[in-house]
Amino acid sequence: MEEIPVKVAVRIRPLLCKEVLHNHQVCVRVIPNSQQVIIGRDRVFTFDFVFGKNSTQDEVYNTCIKPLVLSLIEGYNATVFAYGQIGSGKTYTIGGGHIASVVAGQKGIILRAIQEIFQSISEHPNIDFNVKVSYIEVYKEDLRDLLELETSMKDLHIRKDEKGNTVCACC
Ligand SMILES: Nc1ncnc2c1ncn2[C@@H]1O[C@H](COP(=O)(O)OP(=O)(O)OP(=O)(O)O)[C@@H](O)[C@H]1O
Repeated sequence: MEEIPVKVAVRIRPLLCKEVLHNHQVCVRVIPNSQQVIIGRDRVFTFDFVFGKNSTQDEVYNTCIKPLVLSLIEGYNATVFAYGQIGSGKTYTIGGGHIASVVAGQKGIILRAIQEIFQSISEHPNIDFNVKVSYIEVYKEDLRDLLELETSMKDLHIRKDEKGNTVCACC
């Protein structure tokens, strides 16, 4: 069977303290030993990966992300993005926090991927690697460069360059 290049993982976050205090109820459950969740009483949805409320950052990274990072070293392209409503846990999972302020077990995908990439590079001394980083916030129709304070308020646009590469350019 042909392998589908896009995989979808769903992660359920635990209730926050304030939600427990307000007596909010969990409305989604993982069906044990399956990649399915039930919303409400009987609405079942199937995903490529399902992570319950007790899942760890380690588990998410090792299951879904590590294979992609390792394939980068082999020359493949990979994209990971988090999608979900406000407060659903995108930032927690992607982990944009400062490396010094996050305890080891809670490090998210970005920090783990960076460590893995440089670890792999150090294990391949005979290959020349070129690492570039950009950090762009997309909010509604607006883009903001989070690494470039001077241009952060300028007009950024995504377009193709003459070689067909997708670039983020400042106008
Ligand atoms: N898996 C998790 N385990 C424990 N706490 C979590 C988990 N996921 C999210 N949280 C907590 O839930 C809250 C909301 O998460 P987060 O800020 O990551 O959501 P978000 O989707 O990025 O929200 P926004 O769209 O507003 O940026 C935070 O306090 C975060 O620490």
